[in-house]
Formats: sequence, structure tokens, C-alpha cells
Amino acid sequence: MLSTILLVIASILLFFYFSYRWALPRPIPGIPYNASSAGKVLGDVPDLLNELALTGDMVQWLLKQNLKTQSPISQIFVQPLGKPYVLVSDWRAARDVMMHRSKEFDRSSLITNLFEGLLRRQQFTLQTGAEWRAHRFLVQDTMTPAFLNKMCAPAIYARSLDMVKLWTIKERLAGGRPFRATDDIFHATFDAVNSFSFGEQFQHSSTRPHIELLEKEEPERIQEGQDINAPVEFPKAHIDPSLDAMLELSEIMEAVKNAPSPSLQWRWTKLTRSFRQHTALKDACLRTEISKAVLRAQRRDERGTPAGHEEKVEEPSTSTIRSGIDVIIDRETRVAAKEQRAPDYTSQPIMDELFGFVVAGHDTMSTTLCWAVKFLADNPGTQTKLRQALRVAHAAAVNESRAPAAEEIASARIPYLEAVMEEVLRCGLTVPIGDREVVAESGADLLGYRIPKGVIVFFLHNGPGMRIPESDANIAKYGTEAGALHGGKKGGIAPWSDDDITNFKPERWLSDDGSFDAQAGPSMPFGLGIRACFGKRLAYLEFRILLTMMMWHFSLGPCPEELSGYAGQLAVVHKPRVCYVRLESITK
Ligand code: HEM
Repeated sequence: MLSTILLVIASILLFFYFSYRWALPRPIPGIPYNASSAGKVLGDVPDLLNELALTGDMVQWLLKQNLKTQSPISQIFVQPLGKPYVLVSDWRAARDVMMHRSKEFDRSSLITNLFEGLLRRQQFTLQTGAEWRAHRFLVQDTMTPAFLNKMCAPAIYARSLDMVKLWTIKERLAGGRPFRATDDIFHATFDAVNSFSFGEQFQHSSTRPHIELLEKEEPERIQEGQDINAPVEFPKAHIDPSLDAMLELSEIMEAVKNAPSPSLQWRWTKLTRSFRQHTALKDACLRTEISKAVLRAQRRDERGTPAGHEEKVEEPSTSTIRSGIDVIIDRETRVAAKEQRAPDYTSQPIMDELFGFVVAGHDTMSTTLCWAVKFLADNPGTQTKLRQALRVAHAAAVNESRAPAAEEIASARIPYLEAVMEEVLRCGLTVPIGDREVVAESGADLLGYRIPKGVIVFFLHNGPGMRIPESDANIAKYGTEAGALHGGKKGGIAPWSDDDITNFKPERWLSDDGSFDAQAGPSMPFGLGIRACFGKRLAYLEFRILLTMMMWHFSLGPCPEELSGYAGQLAVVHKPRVCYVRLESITK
């Protein structure tokens, strides 16, 4: 009897022991890792949670892992029972993989899981293949320079005027005190991407209700107290429920991203009433806009298709097509005609690509602009130089005492403006990590290690040579490889000089002759290669317009310490923790 009991106890103990051993992280052979984490079922999770509690900044924690192991490649265990993630902080390897090794490394399944409930079949969440190509084909004409500069720039510009109007009112009411800028910038970029997607005639705006609410206010009703450094709190206006639904869905996305299992979180979220209501409102809005675009297309047809146009599937007629949705409808009509089928304007790919513009376009853009106002407020010299460069380039506008027009901003290439935008992207790190998954059957070699199929690799955009000094050892090891890997420029792209790499310094992007050099040093804010950001051209156009208008009309003063600083938090993108402005209108 006793021996039976002992046997049962031993079996139970053995079961727990082997279960525990089985649940421990299984490192990829050779790749450095934190040894103490490998001995815990939760791996690096406790350390990560500690860091998040202290600083809230996951991006810095990721980089610290490679700095701790003193290696440009390491692995972390943050998925209990799952595979390790590989962290690569070497920018040369990142460039090489993204630009030349897309057959071995593809969009990761992590992205598909994260966005699953929001964008089921959108180009961002698909792996490279026939379906992804079909999605690209559907939307590719939305990013032609002619369409963007002629048709979209005026629509985005109109929204920038709304923002200028709102900030003019707020500046008057704030009386030199700071106020929170995050929501205003968020609304301005949301309106801009909506006007790109649905056209200038899109009736909803998230900025105008705030203008209407505040324009009749008086400073004494808004401001409390006398402290010039105390932030002014402005009341918030209600915005249209369909816009609100789109914004709420983006918020839900952030909650999913922070969940231990995005797939399980989505399953639960999809059952909630609020998610279903928001989705229904968003879908209804998209369908309404699609119907209007189809009607516009029919009217265009009744007026007559431009001669020779009916045969082409490649080019939309930019003279009649004014928004992203018009382009997509036009493409679907022509493809359907070619394939001899009825067009399906509300197909899942169309609905998802359309909403994809909004999701991919507004959080990234607003975050980038938030970083921009912070860097500019803390660097008055840069502001002065930028304003001066804008005034020289838009001399006609200065002479006529007006702001530059949409077409003028869209067509001007002002080296210092380009340099400021690029430096904001480098320092702000809106998208601080590039994701790829090893898809090659036999795995892939990277920086001397073999990574098995199915492992997700994070390329860190804040590593040595990009945002922090690069050690001599690293340069000796990889420096010569850069030239071989990237060809083109003699010796490839050189890392930024260690002396000022951590500083915000737009001048680093200018050549000796004052021209802008996009290849001056390593930075990959939009990713690279075949899966690089689809909306990059739109992003630059929007950035150019909003930043020009902001600098033209306002000077950004420094904010008190507690409302400043560069601490970030990784939601869907890497946002500044606080973003306040202290405005002064520029009168001439
Ligand atoms: C400052 C603003 C923006 C930044 C920093 C940004 C950054 C990025 C990055 C880093 C990627 C991943 C690239 C890669 O994996 O190599 C990406 C993908 C993408 N972006 Fe952007 N983006 C911005 C604005 C936009 C806008 C305005 C749109 C469109 C309206 C857009 C649409 C997309 C799409 C569709 C993808 C997925 C492409 C694919 O996987 O094939 N982005 N973006």
C-alpha cells in the first residue's frame, strides 16, 4: 500500500517536473539571451513588466536586451509556451533583409493576429503573394504623384485650414498658457486622411465641432487661475457617431495589442456590444461613401468616358477622380469589365482597404506631428530657420500677405523642410520596430545564426548607428559589409557620427551645398523593400502641408518641464507620453 502511494506521489512530482521543463522557454541555439529568463516559465515577461511599470517604454526595453547581451542580435521570451522573438539592432542587417530577402522574411503573423478584428484582409496583414498583390493592384493608383498633388493636396489643405482656425481660437483663449495638443493634431490628421479617402466633400469633420464650440467662448470663461505655466483645459465637442466609431475601433486595437494573447482578446472583443455597434456604424459610413462614389462614377460615364480610356486598366483619369474611394471604384469597374463580371464595390477587400487608409494613415501621421511640435518647441533655432526657409520658398505668398496655397506647398521642395521632417521621423520613432517572420522552409541565416521557420524577427529602429553611437567593434565587424550589401553609394550608407547622433539636428540631412540628402545616414521610418509603407508619399504630402501651415501661422514656445520630455509609449505606434503646445500667432 505504502509503495503504491509513494509511486503515485513520485508520478505526480515527475509529471509536474516534466510539465515545468516543457513549459520553459526553448532558446534558438547560439543566439544570445538573458540566461535567468530562460530558467523561468514566464521568461522575460516579469522583467518587461517591471520596465513598463517604471518607464512605460517598451521600445527602450527591447533595445536594452541587445545592449545587455552586447550583441546586434538576441532573443527574448515574452510569449509563454510560444517561440522566442529575435531582436536585431543592426541597421545594415535590417536594410538587407527588407530590401533583398523578402522570400525568406515576410510580414509576420503577429501583425495578422493583432489587426485581425479590425482589418481582416488588408494589404498590411497579408503575407506577400497573389492576394496581397491583388490588394495592391486595387489601390495602387491612389499614390501616384499626379493624383496626390493635384487632387488630394487641396482636400488635405482644406483640413489644415480648420486646424489653423482652431489653434487661432485656442491661442486667443489660452492667453500664452500651454494646452494639450494631442487631440487637436489627432483630429486634424484624421480629417486629412478622411478627405484623402472620401474626398473634400466628405461632410464629417472632427475639428469643426471644436471650432464651433470654442469660437464664441471668452478667455475668462476658459482660463482658471493666473499661473502662466498651468495648462488650459478646453471643453470637448461631440463629433459625428460614425467618426467616433472609427476612433473607438482604433482605441480597441490598442487594448488588443497589450493583451497577452491578441487572438483570444479579439475573440472576446468581437462579442462585446460596443465593438459590434462601432463596427456597424463604421461599415454603414463606408457603404454610404462607396454609394456616393459609384453615383459620381455613373454621372461621369453619362457625361462620357474620355476617349481611349475604356481600354486601359492601368491609369485612372485624374481630371474626374478626386479621392481614394473614386480611384478604387474606378479600378474595380474596369477590372470587372475586363473580367466580364459585375463589379462588387462593397467586397471585403474594398471595405478593408478603405478602412485601412484610415487606420494606417491617421495614428501614424498624428503621432509624427506630435513629435514634430515637441522637437520644434524645444529647438527655437530650428523653428526660426524653418520659417525663414518657408518664407524664401514661398516668396509670392509673403508678398501677397497670404499663406502658401495647396499646390505651392505640394510642389515645393525645400531642403530644410525635408530635413526637419526626416529628423522628426528619425528621432520620434513613430514606428520603432520592423516586423518580419522567417518563412523559408529551411530557416534563414542572419548575422551568423540560423533562425528557424516561423520565428518572428523585430528590427529595432533605435539601435547603434541610427539613434545611439555605434561601437568601433560593430563597425569593424559589419562596416565593410555595408558597402557590399547596399552598393550604389560608395561604401554604402555610413552610420551617423557618434558625436551628435542622439541630438535632434535636421542639418545632418543636408549636403555641403545645402541640398537635401535622403541617404545621408541610416533611418527607415517607413520600412524598406517590397513591404515598405504603401502610404509613404501621402504621408510626406500631409506632413509637408500640416507642418508648413503650422509654422506659417504659429510660433511654438517651450512648455514647462512636466508638460515636456521625450518619454514615449508603444501603443499601436510609438507616441509621446505628453504633447502640449504654447502658441503665439505669427501676424506677418
Ligand atoms: C508618418 C506616417 C507613417 C509612417 C511613419 C508609416 C510607417 C509604416 C511602416 C514602418 C510600415 C511597415 C513597413 C515594413 O514592414 O517594411 C508601414 C506599412 C504600411 N503603411 Fe504606413 N506609415 C505612415 C503613414 C501611412 C499612411 C498615410 C498610409 C495610407 C493611407 C499608410 C499605409 C500603410 C500600409 C497600407 C502599409 C502596409 C504595406 C504592406 O504591408 O504591404 N501609412 N507604414
